[in-house]
Amino acid sequence: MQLRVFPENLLEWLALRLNLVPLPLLHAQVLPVVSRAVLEATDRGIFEAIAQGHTTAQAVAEACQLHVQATTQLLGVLTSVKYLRFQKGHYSLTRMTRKWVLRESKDTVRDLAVYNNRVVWPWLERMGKYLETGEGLQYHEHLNAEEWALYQKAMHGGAISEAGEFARKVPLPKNATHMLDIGGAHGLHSVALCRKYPRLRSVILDLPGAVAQAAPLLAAQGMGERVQHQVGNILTTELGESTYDLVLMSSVAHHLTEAQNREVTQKVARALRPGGVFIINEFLRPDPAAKPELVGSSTDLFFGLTSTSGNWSIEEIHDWYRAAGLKPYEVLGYQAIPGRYQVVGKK
Ligand SMILES: C[S@@+](CC[C@H](N)C(=O)[O-])C[C@H]1O[C@@H](n2cnc3c(N)ncnc32)[C@H](O)[C@@H]1O
Repeated sequence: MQLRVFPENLLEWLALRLNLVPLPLLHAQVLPVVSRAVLEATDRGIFEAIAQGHTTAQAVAEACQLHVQATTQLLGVLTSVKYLRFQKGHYSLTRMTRKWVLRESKDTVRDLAVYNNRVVWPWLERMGKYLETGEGLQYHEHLNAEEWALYQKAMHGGAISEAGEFARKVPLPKNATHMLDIGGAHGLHSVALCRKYPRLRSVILDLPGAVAQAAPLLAAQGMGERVQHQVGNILTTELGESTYDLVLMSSVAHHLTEAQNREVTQKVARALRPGGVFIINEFLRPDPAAKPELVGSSTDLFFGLTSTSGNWSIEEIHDWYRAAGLKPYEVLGYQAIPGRYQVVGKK
């Protein structure tokens, strides 16, 4: 996916072609403000207030207990980036906002925005230090209970949009009954698969802080004993032998070092039944020689900053598979999420 500036007329097109537009000002001045405006607006309930009929700047400010002039400025930014429409003094929500941001929508990513606003934004201050030292935050070691709760709700919000497509595409072995979901948190991937395959049960292995906060999210799915949490650290927990038909590790490899990922893959290979599959579900690091890709490259830097790791390439993951005796099998992209793939290995 690319971030592009679109000219609105011939003169602007020409100015862009002739390199007369200082595009770095967009990144240096405009985009940081847009990002923070969207996060604050989401966190402060601005969109819900408008949906409930508070459609003037004054009414939004009152409903959200904000300053009127500041709110008017915020609404201006949100209108420019098409979260809102403005007509005859009144604001309304666009389709994008109704579907992806409103708290009540089944597709909402609201909780991810709230987490990014409250917990992640201050981390970005550490970018300079990360660039100097290569040392990331290792945040799993430092979160407090409130931050764990925001993190788990955020991961739930982020996974809603992919769990359905994930379950449709997974090459599940025939007659599969046992699944392990490493770092599965809220469990949405396991739940989607278990709903599709009635004989399948899943164990979600995650850190204590995650399980404590994700338990209510999983309980709300009503899967009972078929999808259960197990507290554990994948780096120290033994997985047994020939136990699982499917092992999923979604958005965890980007927190681990190369050596740790190799070690985990070895454990998983032993824990798989013959014919079983291991799926690393991840954003992939784009090949620098290929066409640039924004989602893969920005998440790579972000995971470096937050976990001293980053995204991996298909070749690297295949190499872990081969070293552990698994056959690289399929690489399945997501239609709706650029840069994200299921990299499948088979025993
Ligand atoms: C980015 S979230 C991904 C959640 C979910 N798998 C998904 O794709 O939406 C990473 C999860 O991995 C868990 N995790 C991180 N390190 C872990 C470890 N060493 N062992 C087990 N779980 C771990 C975190 O607690 C968190 O719940």
